[in-house]
Amino acid sequence: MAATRTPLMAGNWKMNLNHQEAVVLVQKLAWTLSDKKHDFAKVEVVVVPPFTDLRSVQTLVDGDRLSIRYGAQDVSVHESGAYTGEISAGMLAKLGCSYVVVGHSERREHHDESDETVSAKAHRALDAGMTPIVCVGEGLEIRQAGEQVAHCVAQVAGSLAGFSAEQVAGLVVAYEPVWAIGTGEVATPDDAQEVCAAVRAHVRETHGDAAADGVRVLYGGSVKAANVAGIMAETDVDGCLVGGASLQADEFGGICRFYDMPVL
Ligand SMILES: O=C(CO)COP(=O)(O)O
Repeated sequence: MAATRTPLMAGNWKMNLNHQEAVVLVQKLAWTLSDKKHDFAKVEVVVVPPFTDLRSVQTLVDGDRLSIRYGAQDVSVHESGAYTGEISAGMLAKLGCSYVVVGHSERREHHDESDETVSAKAHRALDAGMTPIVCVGEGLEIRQAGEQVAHCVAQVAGSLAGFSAEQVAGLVVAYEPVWAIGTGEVATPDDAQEVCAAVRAHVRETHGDAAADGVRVLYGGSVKAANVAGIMAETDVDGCLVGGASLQADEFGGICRFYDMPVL
């Protein structure tokens, strides 16, 4: 983590919690963090609930003037029209979303999303004034062949196609090795650093220093309060994209306060 970039902890709830449960969890998280006098300028805290929860989260965040930000798990490549079941970037922006996750490995896998699709979604999000969290990551076979860096850099290259240096400087990339997602198999801090550094080096090559120094690169995959500090100690890791552990206020609160946690 570099001092010039604000660390970002984002909780991807995936397909968990209805809108009532969402309100309870965000309230608990807000209490937990306010109890500890969390400085949101020091570590940005984001929840990423299912679409159906967003309006309730917006109402709570606005009503209680919470500093927690929120985002969506996906967005349509289309602006509007006859696309049954799709949700547009404009709709999400209107709900006060700050972020949109695009290209999560579960969408790449179950919905066949290509880098081209991911790039189109990222453009939609950015055009609507939200920050895309662009996910990349390798499966186990690629990792075992030692090709994780080449694979992830290629995904970044494809997913960031057509973005200006200025735009890239404000983006978030999340490195999530597929073999570490929901498996309890966390990558080592060195594994995380290797790919996050390569992503930044690639951005430096293609978009220049300002983009490379600005873009935030997160790690995701079995992050918990107990292992977050070691991961965050790495120079090129600017935060975490958290799945399972973000469904518990105490646990996610601990992750947001990684600097209080012991380095394992
Ligand atoms: O996919 C993830 C976040 O987007 C990671 O999930 P877990 O933290 O449950 O491994």
